[in-house]
Amino acid sequence: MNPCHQSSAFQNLLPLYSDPVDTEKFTRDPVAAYKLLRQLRNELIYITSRRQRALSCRYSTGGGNPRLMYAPVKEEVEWDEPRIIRYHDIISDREIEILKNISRPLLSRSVTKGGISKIRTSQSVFLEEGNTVVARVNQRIANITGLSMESAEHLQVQNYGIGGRYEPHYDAEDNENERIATFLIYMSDVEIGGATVFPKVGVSLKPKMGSAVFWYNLHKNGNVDLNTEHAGCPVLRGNKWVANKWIHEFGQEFRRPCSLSYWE
Ligand SMILES: O=C(O)CCC(=O)C(=O)O
Ligand SMILES: [Fe+2]
Repeated sequence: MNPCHQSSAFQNLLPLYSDPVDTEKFTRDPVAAYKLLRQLRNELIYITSRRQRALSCRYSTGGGNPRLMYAPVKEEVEWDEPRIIRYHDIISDREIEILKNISRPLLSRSVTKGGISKIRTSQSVFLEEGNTVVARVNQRIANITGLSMESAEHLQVQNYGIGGRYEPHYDAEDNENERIATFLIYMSDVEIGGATVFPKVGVSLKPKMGSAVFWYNLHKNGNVDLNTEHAGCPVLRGNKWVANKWIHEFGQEFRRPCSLSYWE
């Protein structure tokens, strides 16, 4: 057996290779196998460095929003396609404490499509705008994203205990006025586990208290972006708190204009 062909590097890189690979041939021909291994490595380095160049961080005023001119937000691009942005320090410890305190007595087992969910083992509650902290957080999300909150859902607070998870799912389906985007605020760190992962693209976002992640679930042409499938990994040690704002399509016509292109 060709040792190169057996090596784990070779086995790991093989699926990334775009052309069909004649594995029989490489088993017989060690030189060809080494050449392919080198080529695969080069391709991987190219993809990684191209990606890394796109992953940047900066201060953002939400495209010149006057409310953010004097207090720009720290924006970090976590992934390029789909574009996933992390905003750091967008909610204070005090605001988090208040949101948790209002939510605690109201939490109940999370549901999906009307029933107690087996794929989503957390407790949750939707918070209405009556509370000033909730209203302030909603306004901040509007400032940062530049999107209208007109048709958004109420802020949903979710708590996961040990083993709590949310299995892979899409936030949006193919209905009218779908969830165009998700703004997910981390209201705790998690000691072990609890990452938000995008299995189709291989992204893992570690909860960091006070930060939030944002992505569009829909392409500009209205189709669901299939790469936005995501999950909340089981919490292994600690406790996970998040607040979710699901932003819908209606009201975004001029803020995120539609595209007629099949591709975007
Ligand atoms: O908890 C997470 O990390 C993900 C939560 C989520 O995807 C959701 O609530 O829709
Ligand atoms: Fe989700």
